[in-house]
Amino acid sequence: MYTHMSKQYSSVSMSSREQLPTLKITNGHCTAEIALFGAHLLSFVPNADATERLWLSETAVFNKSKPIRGGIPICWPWFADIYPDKDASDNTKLPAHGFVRTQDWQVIEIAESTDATTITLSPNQLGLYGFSEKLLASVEFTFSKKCSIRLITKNTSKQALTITAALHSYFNVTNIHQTKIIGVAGKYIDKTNASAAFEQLLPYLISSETDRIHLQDENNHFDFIHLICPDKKISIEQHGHDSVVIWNPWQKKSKTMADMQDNSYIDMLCIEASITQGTILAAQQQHELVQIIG
Ligand SMILES: O=P(O)(O)OC[C@H]1O[C@@H](O)[C@H](O)[C@@H](O)[C@@H]1O
Repeated sequence: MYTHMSKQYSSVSMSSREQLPTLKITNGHCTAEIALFGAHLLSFVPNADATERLWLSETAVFNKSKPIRGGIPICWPWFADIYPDKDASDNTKLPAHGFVRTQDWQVIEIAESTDATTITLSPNQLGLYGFSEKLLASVEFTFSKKCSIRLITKNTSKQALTITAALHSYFNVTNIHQTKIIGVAGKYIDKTNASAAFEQLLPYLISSETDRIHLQDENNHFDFIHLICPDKKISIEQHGHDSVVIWNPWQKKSKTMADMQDNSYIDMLCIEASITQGTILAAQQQHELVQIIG
């Protein structure tokens, strides 16, 4: 039982991971857990097959000293080092993936019905690193048979503002060597290869370090992606993106990362609903970046 704004909720309870407060969701369709640090979804398990969809590192850090490795980090108002409306020479001074995955968020609203539990959060601090404080963010999670994550950006200023962003989802694929990606094809930019462009071969399998930006074009929208894993199928529906980023650090890079075990690259794969080209929001305009996971 969780109480917020003098209301009580039967499907939400307070919990924690080491030093981080979390919300646990248990309703008729699924269980899930969100850390308030980063509005970071840590777990989503539909009752239908009782199988965890998200990957969370066994050495993830839960003390606010760094972002949580795994689950769904929210990258906003920029993705990677792609800082919109900023001089590229400033880039090295700014944290990768924006400033909301490393701060506390607050619960704005909770709604329960027999169909779903919906939780909306917003970050405590806006307007950091020169971004307008009139650029607002919130995330609405809906937990039902599927889990929907909606990152809502509102430009409440009087001028146009640009964002890049991502829902940086880490999926639990059980065995990367036996996982096939359906719904992603066409050209990609290979960040492990000086950002050279390549054509994706099908079937889409991962067999080495992978850090790719697939840009949408007239033939490739990436609205529906499936991961065919040895023991399950994961469905991913996306909206509001201009790209999908696919990332697996593989073994050599994992060994250099304190918050990943040497072999944990084997059961994870990031499929990120991303805005890498920049979305311009006119004054008072709203944008939604959405992933729906089943
Ligand atoms: O270690 P971080 O900051 O969470 O980023 C992980 C990866 O995130 C991906 O989105 C990037 O394309 C990679 O280049 C990056 O290494």
